[in-house]
Formats: sequence, structure tokens, C-alpha cells
Amino acid sequence: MIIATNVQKKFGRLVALDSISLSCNKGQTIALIGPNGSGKTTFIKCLLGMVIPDSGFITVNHENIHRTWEYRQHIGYMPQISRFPDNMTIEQVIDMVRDIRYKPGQELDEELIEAFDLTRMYGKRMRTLSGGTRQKVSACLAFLFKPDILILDEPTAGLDPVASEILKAKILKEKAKGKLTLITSHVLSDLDDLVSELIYLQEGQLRFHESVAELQKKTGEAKLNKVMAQIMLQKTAQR
Ligand SMILES: Nc1ncnc2c1ncn2[C@@H]1O[C@H](COP(=O)(O)OP(=O)(O)OP(=O)(O)O)[C@@H](O)[C@H]1O
Repeated sequence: MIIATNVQKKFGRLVALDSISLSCNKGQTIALIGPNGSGKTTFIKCLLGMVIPDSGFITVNHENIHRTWEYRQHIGYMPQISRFPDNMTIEQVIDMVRDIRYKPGQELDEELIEAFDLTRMYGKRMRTLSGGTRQKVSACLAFLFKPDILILDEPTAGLDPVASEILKAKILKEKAKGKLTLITSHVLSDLDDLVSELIYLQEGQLRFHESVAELQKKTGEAKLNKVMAQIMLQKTAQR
């Protein structure tokens, strides 16, 4: 579904992405992890066409995305920090996005709107919302158009435990339908039981891309934070 080939991006002298090649397939839920500044958001923005790689290329559903935008209709995106017009109400924001993206005959997925009970708060203006409620609006918009690919940048940050579980259940439900989900998070425990693959970036380089089952087997650990701790220890010992 997504193939990146030698994707390179510099900001001035800083190499944010250093020749990244990887592929992500239907039905996978992939964690994109790495330290602050390792290039996760830059990679996501390249997938969305918000950052243009200096070299290399990306295909989505076999189509090179360079200078095209139609492919984005297949993607639902939840940004790390969502920005909405301050004076609009939740209802107006959802209606506005629906008006922009809706195509006749398209079915909408309003399951999260109901699960988060957002309609109860429809009249509230965006500027008055708590961080967690803004995240909920953002999550609802990402799933609304039933995209094949979901890109969620730190989706559970700021969500309370109940909302976080609702969102995780939704991600798993969509995975069962064969959707591809890419998630970044610094809270590895949030990714347990959710992701099937780990992509680890460090200083703009792809350090590894492996299935969680394989990594669990290699390290003898079940929980992701223990798996990662073992891998880091092994890598330090190899140096
Ligand atoms: N528009 C930009 N201009 C200049 N430098 C940028 C820009 N966007 C990102 N960077 C730099 O590129 C590097 C990678 O940033 P990026 O946001 O992709 O990291 P990240 O892995 O998502 O980090 P975090 O975990 O903190 O969200 C950082 O050093 C960042 O400062």
C-alpha cells in the first residue's frame, strides 16, 4: 500500500530523513517510533505531501505521490497538534470538513463521534475545548471518510484512559477490515496489543522494521517497552 524508496529530506544542513526505504501493507498496524527529532513526523508529512522529499519517492497504492493529491482521499490523518478555526463550533468544523471531502454516495463512519459522545458538545467553540476534546474531534475526522490508510501521530496523547481505550478499540476494528494504520507514540504501553510491526527511526535513519512477533521471539519479552529495552541493550553491547 505504501512503499518509500530512498526518501531523503534535509532542512538546511540537518538530515531529517536519510535514505528511508520501507513498505507498509494492507491489514498492518505499524508503530513508527524513535527519539524526539528522529524524523517520524517528517516521514508522515512526506506521505501526506506536506513535505516534499529532496530525493527518493513514495508510492501509495502503486501510484507515485509526487505532485498528486487524489491519493489523499484514501488517507485519514490525525496530526500531533490539530489546529482548527477557533471560533467555529465542533459541529461546524465537522460539517465543514464533510462538505469539503464528501462525495455523493459516500458512506460516513460516525462511530467515534457517538462513542466519544461528541454530539453533546457540538455547540462548543474550538477555542474553549480541552486538549483531550480537541484530540477526540481530530480522531473523529480521521475516521469519518472510511479511509483505507490511517495515519495517527501520537493519537492517545492527552486522551483520558476511557477515550484512549475507545480509540484503540476502533483502530483494532478497522485493522480487522484490512486497513493499514501507522501510529507514532512515545508511550509504548499504549501500543501493546495494537501494533503488528515496529519501525524504528533514529537520527533520520531507519534502524529496523520488524514484526512485533519476531521481536518478541528474539528478545523473549512480551511487552513493547521491555522488547525495546532489550533491543537497546543488545545494540549497546554490539558497539
Ligand atoms: N520545517 C522544518 N524546518 C527545519 N527543521 C525541521 C522542520 N521540520 C522538522 N525539522 C527538524 O527535523 C528533525 C526531525 O523532526 P520530526 O518532527 O520529524 O521528528 P519526530 O521524530 O517527529 O520528533 P518528536 O518525537 O519530537 O515528535 C528535527 O531535528 C526537527 O527539528
